[in-house]
Amino acid sequence: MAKLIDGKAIAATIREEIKVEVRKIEASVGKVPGLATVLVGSRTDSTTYVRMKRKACEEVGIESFHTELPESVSEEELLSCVERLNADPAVHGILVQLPLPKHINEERILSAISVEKDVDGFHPVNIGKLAMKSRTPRFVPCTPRGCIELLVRSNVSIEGKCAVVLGRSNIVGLPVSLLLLHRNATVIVCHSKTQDLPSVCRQGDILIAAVGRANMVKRDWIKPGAVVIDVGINSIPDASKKNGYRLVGDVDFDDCKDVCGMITPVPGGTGPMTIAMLLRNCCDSAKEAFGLS
Ligand SMILES: Nc1nc2c(c(=O)[nH]1)N[C@@H](CN(C=O)c1ccc(C(=O)N[C@@H](CCC(=O)O)C(=O)O)cc1)CN2
Repeated sequence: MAKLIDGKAIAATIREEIKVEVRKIEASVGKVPGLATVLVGSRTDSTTYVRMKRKACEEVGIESFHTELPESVSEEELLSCVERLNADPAVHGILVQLPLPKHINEERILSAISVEKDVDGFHPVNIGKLAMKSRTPRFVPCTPRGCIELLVRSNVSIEGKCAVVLGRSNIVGLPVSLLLLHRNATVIVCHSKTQDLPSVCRQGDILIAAVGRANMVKRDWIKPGAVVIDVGINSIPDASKKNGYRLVGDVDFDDCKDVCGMITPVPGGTGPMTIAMLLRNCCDSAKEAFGLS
């Protein structure tokens, strides 16, 4: 059986570190970091994630400011909400929960968030800087940053390794491949149009699965001993569960657990790290605003 990379435990450690930092910030300037969360509509998953983010803020002492807008909100109304939060000095980070309803231009909204408060790291300027070797983005997207943190805190060396990233989304696949490249991995990005996905994935000393398809990766896709980071969070029907479903990753855990060297579980892998990294980004943003960094 592979060694389990316990994202829940690592995220808890990071949250404790942030809690200490927030106390120090308060002792030094008499203010705490503030995170604004914006939820549009009432998707069950988005509502759950925003609730988890606000609870995590409360636990570490970050103040959260919550705005809920109806599914029918216009792009202009959402933009003016973002403008209001940009101008609010108590807000150091702005998080607009994704996905947004179809009638709203996501890119326009994300571009309107102040680069200095873009704790999700989705602003084109932050993404653009991430793509440039010589530039440092103000913020790195939370899930990709969490993947790297999991590797580092599990003593996995990245330099010189072949890292295969399955998936090319703006939120995970693309940024995580850039982060791996900056750490001197040889990076292969593969996707739905890649020919012979199993043999491409099998090249990876590190495999990051971020494709959003339940249990897609099987044991013959994995190089023996590889480190597998499963970013997928997919719900599948399960009659034995009270709510009728359970969460699984993009990797078929039971099929793969004996072939890889290390693996993240779902739930309890990259999900908790996404929230820990959001707190990290928000705390860093406040420190910069207070002149403490
Ligand atoms: N503005 C953003 N929107 C979205 C992001 C994001 O980073 N910023 N990422 C995802 C969803 N997401 C955060 O928003 C997220 C997903 C999952 C988890 C998590 O902790 N999952 C748990 C299981 C939770 C459950 O039981 O339902 C786990 O994996 O253990 C946290 C955050 C899309 N949108």
